Formats: sequence, C-alpha cells, structure tokens
Amino acid sequence: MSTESEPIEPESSHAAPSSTDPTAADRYAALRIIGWPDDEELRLAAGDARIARVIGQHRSGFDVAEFAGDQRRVQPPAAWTRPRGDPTERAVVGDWVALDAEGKNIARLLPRKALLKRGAAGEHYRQQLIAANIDHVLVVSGLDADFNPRRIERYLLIIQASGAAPVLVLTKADQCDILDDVLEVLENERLTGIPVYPVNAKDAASLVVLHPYLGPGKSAVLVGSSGAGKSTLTNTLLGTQKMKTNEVRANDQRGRHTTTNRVLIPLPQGGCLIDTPGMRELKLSGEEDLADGGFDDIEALAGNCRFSDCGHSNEPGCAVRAAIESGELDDVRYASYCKLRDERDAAAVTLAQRRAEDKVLNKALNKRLKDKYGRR
Ligand SMILES: Nc1nc2c(ncn2[C@@H]2O[C@H](COP(=O)(O)OP(=O)(O)OP(=O)(O)O)[C@@H](O)[C@H]2O)c(=O)[nH]1
Ligand SMILES: [Zn+2]
Repeated sequence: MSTESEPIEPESSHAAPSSTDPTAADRYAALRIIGWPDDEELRLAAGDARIARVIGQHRSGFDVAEFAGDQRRVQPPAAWTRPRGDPTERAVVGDWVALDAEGKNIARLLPRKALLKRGAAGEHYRQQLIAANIDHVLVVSGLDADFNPRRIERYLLIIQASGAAPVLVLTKADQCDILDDVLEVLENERLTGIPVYPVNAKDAASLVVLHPYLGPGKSAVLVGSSGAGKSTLTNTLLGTQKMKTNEVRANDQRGRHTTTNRVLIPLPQGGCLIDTPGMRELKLSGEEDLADGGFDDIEALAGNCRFSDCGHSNEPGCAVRAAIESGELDDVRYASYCKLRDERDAAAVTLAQRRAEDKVLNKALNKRLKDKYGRR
C-alpha cells in the first residue's frame, strides 16, 4: 500500500533549522511544531540521533519531515523490505525515526506510544496500520441523516485497541434540532467517560472546546465517514481554506469523497493533525477487547451465566437472557454487541492464520538462506 502525501505548510513564525549547523535546541524546536512530545523515554531513546517524523509511505521509500514544510524521501532499513515481515515493526505515518547522519536512510524506529490499525479492506485479509503516536482520535460524526451510534461504537472499539484516547465530535450541531435526543441516545450507549462535543465545524469559536486536545506536542487524527465534516473542521482550526470540501448532496447528506491524502498538518493551536482518508470500509483487526470497548456490562453479565461457554440462547441459568427479559439490558445493544463480537472473532481467526502462514514462510526463507550461506 502506498499513499501520496503533501508537503507540510511551513509556519512563518517558526523558522526551519539552519541546514549547516542546527543546534540541538533548534532541532527540537523544529520537531515540536510537527508534534514531538514531552516524553523523556522517547528523548532518551533518540539520543544524539537525527530525528524525523514519517509523513508518507511509498513503494520507493518513506517520506519524512524534520520540520514543518520539510519532505524528503528516505530508504528503510533492509529488514523492513522483507515482504512478509511484521508490519508493526515498520514505520507508519506518525512514527518518529532516527536517520543516519546524511539523512538518507532510516536507521531505526523510535518507540511508539499508540498505533491505530484496522482490518484492511480487500480480498486478502491484512491489518492496515493507519497512524502511530496519536494522542487523540477525534471521531467526527455529523448530526444529520448520517448519524449512526453503531458506527460510533465500532470506531470506539478500534480506537480502544490503539492506545490513543477517543474524543467524539458531533458536527452540524448548528443544523440539528434533536441534539438533546441524540445526547440521550449516546448516554444509553454507555459512552460515559468519552468526551462528547457538539460543534459547528464552520465556526472557530465553537471549536475552542477541542483546543485542549490539540496543544503543543500533541498529535490528533480525524476519523469519520465521508461528508462528516473532517475537512471543514481542519480548515476552521487552521483558519484557512486548505483542504477541499464538497457540498453535501441533499438527498443522502454525504459529501463526495474528497480527502485522498494522508497528511500531517501543524496547527496554530500548537499540536498537529493527521488527516486520514475516510475510513469507510471499517473492519475490526481481531485484537479489540469488547469489555474495554464499552461493553463491560455485557461481558460481566456473561460471566454470571451458569455455563462458562454459554451461547446466551436457550441455556438454563443464562444471565444475559435474564437481563434482556428484565429490561436491564437493551436487546438492540445486545444484538450490536453480538455482531461486533462475531466480527472481532472472525478477524482474530484470520489474523492468527495469517501470522502462522508468515511464520512458516519465514522459516522456509531462513532455511533457504542457511542452506545457501551456512549458519546465520
Ligand atoms: N452547517 C454545517 N455544515 C457542516 C458542518 N461540518 C461540515 N459541514 C458541511 O458538510 C459538508 C461535508 O463536509 P466535509 O468537511 O467536506 O466532510 P469530510 O468529512 O471532510 O468528507 P471527506 O473529505 O469526503 O472525507 C460540507 O458541505 C460542509 O460545509 C457543520 O458543523 N455545520
Ligand atoms: Zn448466557
């Protein structure tokens, strides 16, 4: 998979470090603009190395930036080019890497804090790594006909497995007269603990509530269906018309899919934004934990069933059925749980198969290398 990326816009107030002899302080100040966090562990791991952030992946190498506006193509370590190597050991957009002194090759991947991934769309199952080192994932959902709690639930489940914190941004609040009802629905979804912000994505004042998530050293990513308002939100935060937006077609309220690039965007708020293509074909990766993903009550109920392998259909002593009958558990929510669980389990099986396959192939490759070159 390869994505084209746009160069980062330089910010006039922050000069790029001098290419002749940037001091360490200059270099860190420049990295700060593109999201370098306050993280002692990361700083120690980087040591004296020349650091850059990955902003794009291509067949012919990785694009990295050392400061806002920078974009250079560099080559990965040989180990990353093995076709069946573990993709999580290779850099992905958002990763910090150490470069060699000339800045031509990636020497190593620096430790990452969060990794957002999903089951990849397409014929052959593969996990798709979306972005690394994300502090917050802004789940953007329009308060229009597109509003769908099930989709939000699914996003939250995927985010929960990533290590990043979800923030729910409900756009088009200015056009919504059933906001209270929506918030009540969300309350019943047990999204408690996840911040929810109804906003007008076109109005900068309305987005001030998001600034705490977008400050210096913070990286955020926007996810949401096409037409949800991601580009509008980005433009308003930037205070410019940087991203193209298309008018929503009146009949289905969806904008045409206009976001095609995955871009790292420094924000005036001090942090930076990674804009991913609309995640339309969202599949679970198989590693999600449904209890952590907001279904802890159902998982707890299932733990009270008489049989540990209860299928919650006609078994005697089933705590889940009892809760549905007593009205304690909403059956629609339970159905949604079952659907996500089955999807997660199916993805987990495929993921395990895929990993076993990789192992066999790597073994075969190692044997071939050993036969040819002797002990390695
Ligand atoms: N009134 C109002 N309109 C909005 C709001 N957010 C987005 N829109 C409109 O909704 C349409 C789609 O918004 P976009 O920002 O293009 O949506 P997107 O999520 O970037 O879509 P893709 O690029 O296809 O992923 C545009 O016409 C926006 O002007 C909002 O909060 N209020
Ligand atoms: Zn049961």
